[in-house]
Amino acid sequence: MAIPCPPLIGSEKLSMEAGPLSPLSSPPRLVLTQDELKKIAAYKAVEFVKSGMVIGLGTGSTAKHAVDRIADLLHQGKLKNIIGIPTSKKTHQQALSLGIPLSDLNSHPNVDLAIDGADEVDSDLNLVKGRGGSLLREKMIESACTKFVVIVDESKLVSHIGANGAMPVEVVPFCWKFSQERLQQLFYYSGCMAKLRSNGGENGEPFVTDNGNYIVDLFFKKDIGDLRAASDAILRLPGVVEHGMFLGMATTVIVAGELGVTVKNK
Ligand SMILES: O=C(CO)[C@H](O)[C@H](O)COP(=O)(O)O
Repeated sequence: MAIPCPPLIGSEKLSMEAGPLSPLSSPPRLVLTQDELKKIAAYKAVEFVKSGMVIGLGTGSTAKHAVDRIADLLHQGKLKNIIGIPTSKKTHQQALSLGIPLSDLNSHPNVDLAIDGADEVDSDLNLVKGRGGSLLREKMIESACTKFVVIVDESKLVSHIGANGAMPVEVVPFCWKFSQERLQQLFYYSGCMAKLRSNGGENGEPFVTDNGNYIVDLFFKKDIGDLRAASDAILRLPGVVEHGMFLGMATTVIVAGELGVTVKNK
């Protein structure tokens, strides 16, 4: 179901693709930025939030809009008695600063609804997550929820999982090179390249997750095929903590694109 985009939130941009003076030019077309599309998807997802719910709060630039929106509705008195379960230290910090009451899975093991972004979404609503590095906490919280709403702009839609960038795997730091090598061998026939994620600094130090682990990013040249088999094989490797394939977990995916918002249900 495609719903036309709501009025723009934030800045408006007009695209004059054929040039403003061309007699053949079509009327100016409204172009939304990627961040505006993320915000539209996030606001749509927050419509699922009801007073009294325990909410999994996702991580990343799309989920950040949802957390902001939940806080706004709390402050306006339109939502009451919400408890947020953050999926990362960063989201914890954001929610805390916005005054959202917080808890964790130890105290609230049953989560009513989680809202989070994704890096890739296939036509069966399987996901790649974790390019922001929070895959372990995200998977723990999102597998404990009744409803998992994924929010993306249309650039995240893929023909198959692994088609458009890294598939992250969280590994313990102990002998990470060994784990990296084993992961690459595992997907030899898919032309896999395994690469330790760096923290982006000049020193080239590894990126360290909220759980004190490293991330090995897998890049595939070919389709990896049976996703469940791939998932099981990765998780069987000693040294692996979790991977970023979220298979069969999303109950709803909200996609914001130039032509409107699409809500896909499992
Ligand atoms: O999985 C994630 C973090 O671990 C994010 O949800 C994912 O990377 C999408 O991020 P963004 O909304 O910034 O595109």
